Amino acid sequence: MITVDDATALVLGLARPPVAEEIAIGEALGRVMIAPAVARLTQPPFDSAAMDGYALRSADLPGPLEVIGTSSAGHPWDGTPRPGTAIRIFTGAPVPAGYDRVVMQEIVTREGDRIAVGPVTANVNIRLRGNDFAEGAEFLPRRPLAPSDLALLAAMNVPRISVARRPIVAVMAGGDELVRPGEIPGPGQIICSNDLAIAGLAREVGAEARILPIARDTEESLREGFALAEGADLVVTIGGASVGDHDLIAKVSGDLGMERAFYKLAMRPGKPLMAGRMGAAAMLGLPGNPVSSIVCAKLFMQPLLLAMQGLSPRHQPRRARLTAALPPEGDRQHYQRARLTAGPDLPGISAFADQDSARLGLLAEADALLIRPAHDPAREIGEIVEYLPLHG
Ligand SMILES: Nc1nc2c(c(=O)[nH]1)N[C@H]1C(S)=C(S)[C@@H](COP(=O)(O)OP(=O)(O)OC[C@H]3O[C@@H](n4cnc5c(N)ncnc54)[C@H](O)[C@@H]3O)O[C@H]1N2
Ligand code: MOO
Repeated sequence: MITVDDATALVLGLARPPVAEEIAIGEALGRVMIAPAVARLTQPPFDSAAMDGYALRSADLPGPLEVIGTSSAGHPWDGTPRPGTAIRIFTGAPVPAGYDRVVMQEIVTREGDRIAVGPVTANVNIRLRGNDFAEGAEFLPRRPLAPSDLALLAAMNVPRISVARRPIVAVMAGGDELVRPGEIPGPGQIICSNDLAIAGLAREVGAEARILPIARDTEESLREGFALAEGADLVVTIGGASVGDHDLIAKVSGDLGMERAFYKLAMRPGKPLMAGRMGAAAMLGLPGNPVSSIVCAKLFMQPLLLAMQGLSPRHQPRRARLTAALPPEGDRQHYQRARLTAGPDLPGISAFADQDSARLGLLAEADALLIRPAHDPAREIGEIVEYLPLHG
């Protein structure tokens, strides 16, 4: 069995270079840019007022001053500046040339066209032209686009951008025991839950996910499923990965020419994970146990999908202090569902006593996956451990 680190490197190696497509920025949330956006204008395009108040000359303070015009957003003042005067001005409006300071109206007393100004601060309340970015500035964040990035692209007057095409993921659950949510399970049957989670995890990182019909435990049904996955960049199977008589994924994918990168790794949950390449597509065979499939998808499928969009994803484990002791670990790296609490320096963390990989309820209650390296010795309360956050 290979280590989680080696398996991660092999999975990321399955990614082909991204294919570019051009889209409108309104459609770009969560997408990954692959060519820089170039600002078409300078921002702000003119020296602009940061406050509602009066534009004036510092040399004329403390006044009194004569108000000789108004500059509001979208309506610049086009008069001639002169000493001893002020311009009524509003936030975002151009500061007329010849005036070097904006004072807030709260420190001004006005009578007719005359103003007296109270004590001013060091801040001149003017946003200088180009203080945000200049025409020609480039923007290429190496992460999926956030809402604030869309605002920046809009401000740069870049309406369309070049992004990585969404990877297409075909998700195939398999098992004679599985029926769809809402159906009435017969004897020995359960509801198929995992494919929804795996498709959701794929969409979370910008992929387009197609959920295939549930495959039955026959070679023929699995072959039909793989045929339906034609055209996908990644085929993800769920279940049938282990050693039971009905665990046929390794056999059928092998018959169909899957070049295996690895099968089985020293990880808990998730030991029977397999990965490889089937023709033009990458393939991940996830274990069937619900928690195992979700943990494997978070650890391997999501980074692979980000790599397919040209990113170099890395899990960034965080540190916490144990609030409950842990027994020695076995020969697999263990991702334990755990609860986080506030702590004086680092957060506190405690693993649930039951780590049954079929219990989705415990996954919903967990805040984090506590990472225990293989053969980790017993740990005491207060020791520092690593974890991956689960929600958000
Ligand atoms: N003799 C051994 N038995 C098992 C081993 C082993 O090494 N030797 N490994 C265990 C481990 S670890 C895991 S994980 C499971 C995974 O096995 P499979 O990938 O073959 O999964 P299945 O047997 O098909 O299913 C396991 C479990 O999960 C349920 N399941 C499957 N698909 C879904 C779905 N889409 N939605 C909800 N639940 C699903 C299935 O009904 C089973 O209960 O093997 C151990 N056994
Ligand atoms: O992936 Mo298995 O859950 O190690 O039970």
